Amino acid sequence: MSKRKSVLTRDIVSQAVKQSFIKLDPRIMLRNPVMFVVEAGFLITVFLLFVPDAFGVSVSTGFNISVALILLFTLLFANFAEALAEGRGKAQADSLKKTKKEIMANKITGQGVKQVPSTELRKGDVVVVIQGEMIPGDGEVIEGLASVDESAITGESAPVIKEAGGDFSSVTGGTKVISDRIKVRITSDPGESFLDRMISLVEGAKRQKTPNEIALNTVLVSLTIIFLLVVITLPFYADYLGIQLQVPVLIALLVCLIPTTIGGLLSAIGIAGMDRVTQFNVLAMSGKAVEASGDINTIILDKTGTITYGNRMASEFVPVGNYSAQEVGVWAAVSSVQDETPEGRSVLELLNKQGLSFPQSVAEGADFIEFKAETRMSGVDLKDGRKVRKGAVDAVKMWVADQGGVIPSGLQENSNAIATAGGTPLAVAVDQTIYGLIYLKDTVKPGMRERFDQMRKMGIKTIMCTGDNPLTAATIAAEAGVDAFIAESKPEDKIAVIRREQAEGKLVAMTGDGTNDAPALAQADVGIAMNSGTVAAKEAANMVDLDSDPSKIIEVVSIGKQLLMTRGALTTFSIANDIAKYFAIIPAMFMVAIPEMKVLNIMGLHSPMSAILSALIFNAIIIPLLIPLAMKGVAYKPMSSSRLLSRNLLVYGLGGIIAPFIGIKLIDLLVQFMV
Ligand SMILES: Nc1ncnc2c1ncn2[C@@H]1O[C@H](COP(=O)(O)OP(=O)(O)OP(=O)(O)O)[C@@H](O)[C@H]1O
Ligand SMILES: [K+]
Ligand SMILES: [Mg+2]
Repeated sequence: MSKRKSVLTRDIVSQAVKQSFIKLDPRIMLRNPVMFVVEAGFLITVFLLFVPDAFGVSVSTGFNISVALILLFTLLFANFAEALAEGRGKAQADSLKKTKKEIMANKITGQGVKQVPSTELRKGDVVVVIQGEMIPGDGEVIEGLASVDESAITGESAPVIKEAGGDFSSVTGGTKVISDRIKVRITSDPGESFLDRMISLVEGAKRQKTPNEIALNTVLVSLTIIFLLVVITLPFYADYLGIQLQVPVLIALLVCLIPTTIGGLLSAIGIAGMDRVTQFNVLAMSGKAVEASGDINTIILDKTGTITYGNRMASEFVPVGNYSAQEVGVWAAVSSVQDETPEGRSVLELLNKQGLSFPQSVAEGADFIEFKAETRMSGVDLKDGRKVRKGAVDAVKMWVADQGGVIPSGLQENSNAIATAGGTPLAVAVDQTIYGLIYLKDTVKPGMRERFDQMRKMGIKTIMCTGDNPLTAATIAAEAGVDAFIAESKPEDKIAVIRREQAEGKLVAMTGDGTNDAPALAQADVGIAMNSGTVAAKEAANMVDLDSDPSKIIEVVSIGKQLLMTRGALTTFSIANDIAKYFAIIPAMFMVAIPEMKVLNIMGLHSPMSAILSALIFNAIIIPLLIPLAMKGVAYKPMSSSRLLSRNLLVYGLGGIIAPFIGIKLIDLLVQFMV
């Protein structure tokens, strides 16, 4: 699996520094209410520099300047965190934009082929792309077969085969045809292509806060309001005690108490999570999908093209009854003359390879019966009235029985033998007669078992859903090591499985590549389409795996969990921190008037002023210190969520209480020489 590198270049860092200042604009800051309160505090302290006694008692100019400066840096640090996270995406977007050149397309019109700029192509247009040319837009191959270099998009240099019909028909604009010639129907209007979406995604242009983020933000804002009320009413109590509290001191107290650490890092955590998914060559259409993947309980996978390579190839014609392999081959081929699926074409290839053929006149003028996931059959209705079908054995059996035909002995036995070997048997029939079977072979992608074992450790159940027969399904399920499988499932059955799991309160992920998977991909909480798959599958999904490696869902789930954990850990840390600051500042504020407060000065800080400044400085520098953690995410190992939770509470809760005691004390040791 390829991993995109995402490094912090000097350019990204210097851009982020610039952005930190631009983001000081109060209109931008308003989006983050916690930091907006800090900015208001900063502006008030600046104002007090010019009008020191505006609110009565004043503080020393030195103290006032210090508070103002520390608040400014608190804001800059928070902005820097966000800008840094955004910067990586922007850099990626820039390199993608280079891929997006305007090229000439060979558009098929009423008057033949016409050269038009790719930007003029609309949904539904048909173009021809030949060897050496760039594919001018996203689309579906409707004729032909070609190998395509998709490295511009996937980073993977090995060419991939794209062909009409079946699950490998989608092509992406900006990729290059390196052999043969294909006809492509364009499926997206200008500005809405895959590349366009990818650019705006990594740029974060369309980034919306996720429901989780909004909920956490609400909590943070509520906390801020509570502390604001506390700090505003404090002077009245102090007055009652005969103590005069200065405004910069109150602002310092407020800023220390409100959750600035998590408030400053929250959006960076979200952006970095999306970025980490992209580094694994998975495009997440929303942050919500990334988060949801962190809570996934069940994963539904389709078999062909997802767990297996999906190049189901005819490898043998197996006769039943008194028929010969040659007869099976000929009728199988007749049923496949117009079948554009890889299965269909492989039947014709096998017949060719065996040196056999059939008179072309037989199929002339025949009506083509396209393969459908619902019928699980394909074939032709010949001009002379005979109907030829091939398809899933149970489907063909039913079709033959419906016409009053008999099921030959030996059919089940032979089909079972193919299925137990992991192959897919297709029965071949003409009207009431079943001639035999086509043996379709497919291979399980390597490393699946280990990956499914890992998912089990994460507490995730894996279910393989396939349109194939129960025996083949059982063999492949055992070989790949999934927890359960469902065979002979139609598109609606895949949805039903997902709904059933969801009804039990589970969060469900689905991976698939076919058009028949599209409804299920849309129904799932997290739908991951293989990039090799059809346009419909990719459009229904909320993630696309550019490497078409279904086991990568492990990385996606890990990143999702990491994202949720990082946010939880830093929230715990942030709030636990405030407790220590409380001990630093409150005694300091009242110590002069109430000497008994001294017992609370457990940190033995130098003076009230140094205590307040030290707490405020700690509050500011903890933000940049935690940026690496926010960007990289807290370490994640597969284990149960309850163990994870208790471990996190211990590390970040306890750490959050202890760290500031040490930090503030150390800073105080330095600050005492300055005040
Ligand atoms: N071109 C074809 N003509 C006739 N029958 C086919 C053809 N392709 C597949 N079948 C039969 O239809 C069944 C369902 O195929 P389909 O591609 O819908 O499976 P699926 O639901 O996507 O499951 P999976 O991809 O997991 O195997 C196959 O198992 C096979 O028996
Ligand atoms: K704080
Ligand atoms: Mg499929």
